Amino acid sequence: MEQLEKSIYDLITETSTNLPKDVRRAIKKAKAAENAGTRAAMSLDTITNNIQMADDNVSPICQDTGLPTFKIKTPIGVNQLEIKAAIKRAIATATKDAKLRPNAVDSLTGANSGDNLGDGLPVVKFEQWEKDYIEMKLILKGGGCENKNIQYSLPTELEGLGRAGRDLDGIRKCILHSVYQAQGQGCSAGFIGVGIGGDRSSGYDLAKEQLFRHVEDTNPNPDLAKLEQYIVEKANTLGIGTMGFGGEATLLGCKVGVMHRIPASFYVSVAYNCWAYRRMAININPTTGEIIDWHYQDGEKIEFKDQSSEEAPKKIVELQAPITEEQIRELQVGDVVSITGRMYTGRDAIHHHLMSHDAPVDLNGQIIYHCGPVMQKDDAGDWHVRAAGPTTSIREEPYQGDIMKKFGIRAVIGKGGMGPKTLAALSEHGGVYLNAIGGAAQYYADCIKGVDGVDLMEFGIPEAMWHLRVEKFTAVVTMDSHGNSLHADVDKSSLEKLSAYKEKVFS
Ligand SMILES: O=C(O)C[C@H](O)C(=O)O
Ligand code: SF4
Repeated sequence: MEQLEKSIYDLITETSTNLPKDVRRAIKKAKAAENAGTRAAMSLDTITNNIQMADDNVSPICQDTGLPTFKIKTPIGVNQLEIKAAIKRAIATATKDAKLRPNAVDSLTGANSGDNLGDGLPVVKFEQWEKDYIEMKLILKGGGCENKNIQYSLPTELEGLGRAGRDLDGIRKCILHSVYQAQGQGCSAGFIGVGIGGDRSSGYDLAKEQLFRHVEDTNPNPDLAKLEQYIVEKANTLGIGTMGFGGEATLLGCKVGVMHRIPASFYVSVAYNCWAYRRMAININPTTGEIIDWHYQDGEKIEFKDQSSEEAPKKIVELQAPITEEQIRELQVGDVVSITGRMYTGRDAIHHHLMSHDAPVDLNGQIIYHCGPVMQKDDAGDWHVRAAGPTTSIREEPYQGDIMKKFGIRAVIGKGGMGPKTLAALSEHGGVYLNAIGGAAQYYADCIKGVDGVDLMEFGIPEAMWHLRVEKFTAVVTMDSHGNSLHADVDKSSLEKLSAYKEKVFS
């Protein structure tokens, strides 16, 4: 199987950089649903531009590689050890070539292995089958949407929906609730895979297996087909919208699988996938290792060329650090800002570090970007940003307010919004939360014109503090210094809408 490693490398690159055709079609539909001129429509413009840029640059659609997971079926007699070894080599090479971000972190020490290999990683699952070729599927599911997966143990009580019993209607309620609880944090509009039954681990496996189904297929079980259709229709009335900005497109696909359970347990497991729905599959010749076929190739491939919005936002506020408190106090939820100049990246490790240490640079009046980029060093030793979208900000909720006050930081950029503690600190200190478009890693990488330095590299590439020079980096004010939070508003109104689905639908 001489060609095997190259075939796997191609599968990885294609999965990371070129969104499948069925997913593109679903995103096009979402665009048609959002009303022109809204924040949600503007976000979708950025998303579709980003999809096109990733394809053109053969660079990651989103900076988060996720936990690469391979599912493989082999004819009897094929050497699975050889396949696993080839996967590891291909993963390491794709990481070196910046097609993947180094994403494997030692859970105890926090050390990043640098090549996406580590204990238990990548995840590789084999099965045998009677066919005469190898089938290899790969999913790159990012961390923000993974954190929004949820598992329900029936019977249970659900906010907005009341009691969910051990029947199809209880399942219906759990799935609707799973979309509500994700809000925009998993980079909506999303796709969900649902597993009914099993135990905690097989239930989640079943849910994730559904994510390999075709977006446009129909469930062979008529009850589940009805349920899938119902969920997509109703979830899109919750008003969560793209990135949780409010709007019409909240859920682009729902696929439900079922397995038996044991009498005492009844699980409904939901795997939430962001719009950057990166999964692909190939068939491989077991003698040569060459690719025979690519999956998800039916129908038209939508190209998102010239997708800039016809209606530009009315008011764009130019910001350049250092920013004064006065400038910040003028900003209101809904304003669009365009940043030129310096910003510093900082995510989990940096926030934790800054609680008990001095900052490596003067952060007074500065902007922190919640981002773990994909970086590549050239032969001259200079760093280049290959992908750089925002990460989920809520993880920094315990630290953010204190850190802003301690160092005089005026603005943080991330996605998904933050909670009441940060909102209070923004009012008290004079700060603002800016929401960038999650997953738009190429779009933002293009706004970054230079890397002026890096600190705390010992935390690994995604967690280090990168000093970035940006031009016209656009984001939306979603939490201001006057106590307003778009996230809190959308959460409240979507919970009210969810309550409309309390009554029994399926018996
Ligand atoms: O790790 C990241 O860069 C982002 C993550 O996928 C997230 O959605 O928060
Ligand atoms: S940043 Fe958003 S698009 Fe990227 S992996 Fe995380 S959830 Fe998905």
